[in-house]
Amino acid sequence: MSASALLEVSDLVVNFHSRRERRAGKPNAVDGVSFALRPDETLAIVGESGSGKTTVARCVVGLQAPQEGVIRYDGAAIGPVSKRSPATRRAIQMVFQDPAASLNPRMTVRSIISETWRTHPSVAPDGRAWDAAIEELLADVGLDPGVADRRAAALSGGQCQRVSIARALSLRPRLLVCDEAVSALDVSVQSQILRLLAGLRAARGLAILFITHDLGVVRQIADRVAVMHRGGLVETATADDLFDRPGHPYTKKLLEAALDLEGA
Ligand SMILES: Nc1ncnc2c1ncn2[C@@H]1O[C@H](COP(=O)(O)OP(=O)(O)OP(=O)(O)O)[C@@H](O)[C@H]1O
Repeated sequence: MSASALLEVSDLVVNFHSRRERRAGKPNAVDGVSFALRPDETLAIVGESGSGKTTVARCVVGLQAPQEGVIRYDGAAIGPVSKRSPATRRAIQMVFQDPAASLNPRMTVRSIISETWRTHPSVAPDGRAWDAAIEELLADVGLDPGVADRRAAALSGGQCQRVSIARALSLRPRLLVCDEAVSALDVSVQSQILRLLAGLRAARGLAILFITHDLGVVRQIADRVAVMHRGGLVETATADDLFDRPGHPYTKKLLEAALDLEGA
């Protein structure tokens, strides 16, 4: 484990096929992926659909158990979510792609956030301070206090994603895993949410693992980038180096395809 890593993923392998299919040569969804993330860093994992990005993210948050490999958080190996300590579960939070689907539409924002404190009382504010703490969280994600009493169903996609982020922050995480967290939003709302995440990272000292297929998003948010192709990592570089001097032929193809799209 490198001294400065908050998260270290080593030789991760995930295969969804049966043993017989594996013997017949069906490929691993994730095939020997290794990377590390510093406590103050945003690492983007980028790659086309089906390259294995979401599966890596699900392993990190403990929703998917890998067949092989080790995930270390703060120096200690961590297993699936059911085997993690409450402190680790709390420290690693996920923001999902579809903000509306990840919130219960019938619940008010106040209940959505309060629920996390009932599950993790160690970080709940004292007694009557819940309302004030909820207002503060909403302000941190750029929402008015009045949003607390609205149901998730009544909010826009961008507002829902801000609430999802507030819900994650209510648990005082150290690592935020964002899985295509802006893909379902309009481009202008995407930029607002990416700026919000960058600000929160700086203000709260968060590490962010950002899964995306979109190089435009990578450019806006990432310090470093890991490029996934067919289950493996083909290249890891700083964002500047990756855009200026892509090393792997697949990365070059991804960049060219993105430029074609921009020019179209
Ligand atoms: N629960 C599952 N059961 C079976 N196969 C799965 C499962 N989850 C993912 N896969 C397969 O694993 C491979 C990697 O999928 P994954 O979702 O991790 O890729 P991705 O890069 O995130 O793509 P996308 O952006 O389309 O979600 C794909 O071939 C996918 O079909």
